[in-house]
Amino acid sequence: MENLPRGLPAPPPPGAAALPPGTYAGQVVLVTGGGTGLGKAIATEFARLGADLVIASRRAEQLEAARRELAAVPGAGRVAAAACDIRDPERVAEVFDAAEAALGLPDVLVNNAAANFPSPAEDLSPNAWRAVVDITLTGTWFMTREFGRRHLAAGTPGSIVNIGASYAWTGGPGFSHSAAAKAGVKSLVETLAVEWGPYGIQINGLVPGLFPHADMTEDIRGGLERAAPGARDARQPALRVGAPHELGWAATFLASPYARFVTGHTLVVDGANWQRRSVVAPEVVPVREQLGRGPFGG
Ligand SMILES: CCCCCCCC(=O)SCCNC(=O)CCNC(=O)[C@H](O)C(C)(C)COP(=O)(O)OP(=O)(O)OC[C@H]1O[C@@H](n2cnc3c(N)ncnc32)[C@H](O)[C@@H]1OP(=O)(O)O
Ligand SMILES: NC(=O)c1ccc[n+]([C@@H]2O[C@H](COP(=O)([O-])OP(=O)(O)OC[C@H]3O[C@@H](n4cnc5c(N)ncnc54)[C@H](OP(=O)(O)O)[C@@H]3O)[C@@H](O)[C@H]2O)c1
Repeated sequence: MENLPRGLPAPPPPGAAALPPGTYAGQVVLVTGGGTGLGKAIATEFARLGADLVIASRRAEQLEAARRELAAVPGAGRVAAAACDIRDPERVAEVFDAAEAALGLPDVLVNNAAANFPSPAEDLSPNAWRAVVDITLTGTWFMTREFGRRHLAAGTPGSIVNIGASYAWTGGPGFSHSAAAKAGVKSLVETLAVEWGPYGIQINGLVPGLFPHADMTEDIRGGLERAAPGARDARQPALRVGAPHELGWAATFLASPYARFVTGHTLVVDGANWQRRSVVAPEVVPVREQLGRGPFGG
């Protein structure tokens, strides 16, 4: 047979579960940004395994539509939705109060909500920087703090999964705010795994590579013509993009009893795209040019 590069094989289709049925039965899983995109894909896999779910983000209408979809997933437990801006620590506490009253203290927290848009660093206003860092890093911290304090007080174990980005390691030209925030999120994983491990609280990071989905903001979708989940993409070593349910499987594994000794780790699910280097590097194109911006101050 001719040895042509075919890329990494496609995963099993959506609907297949990576863990035994009922792995999360009786467990409450809180997913921020669980009403759209990758957060919804992650919530779907927890639902398939029997979890009770809380999804939290700002837009109530979209959350309610997602809540109904998630409740219809075969095997799903109860599903609640809570409108919340994770930048507001008081509202975050109220969401935990409501979750505890309705379903019980969440056993698993998935910090998936984030904010991002491409921009040359020098064009960012102070408020633009703040919006991205406050949502992506500080919001993640407010959720994590609330989850940790409640489990420490109750003496119960818990598991946290923080969704990251590979530019936490590499820097992210065109995304200085988001890359700095995601580096902070990765650092929290490493710090808190040690601080809270003795109390039974596990925390890991999960980094998606390119996972296109219908909810992507226009800014992020950009020139992505290769936008179908799992579509062929000659620009990646895998020769394809990720399918959102593959990320969901990884999240359900990291928070499961089968990964109890895994903590402080960040798992990258990106077909090795972040490690890609060319033998001969392509010419440098300044970020302003890549984003079609004219000269600074011009
Ligand atoms: C290699 C790895 C790749 C990794 C890719 C990672 C992919 C992701 O992170 S995807 C997640 C993307 N999803 C989202 O961003 C959804 C949520 N986003 C949002 O709500 C908005 O985009 C966001 C971030 C502006 C936050 O909203 P909000 O707090 O309501 O901010 P808002 O008041 O509208 O704007 C705040 C400031 O940002 C500025 N701003 C908003 N959009 C832009 C933009 N596109 N360019 C420059 N500035 C902007 C505003 O002008 C404002 O600043 P100022 O007051 O000085 O005018
Ligand atoms: N898609 C990719 O290829 C990719 C690659 C690398 C990393 N990621 C990471 O994956 C995660 C999910 O991204 P996505 O692609 O699924 O993007 P998305 O659909 O835009 O999801 C972002 C979610 O966060 C919520 N959110 C934003 N600001 C919030 C706030 N202040 N308070 C509460 N919720 C807020 C949004 O809901 P509201 O607007 O209603 O609040 C939305 O549900 C993010 O952490 C992102 O950085 C994605």
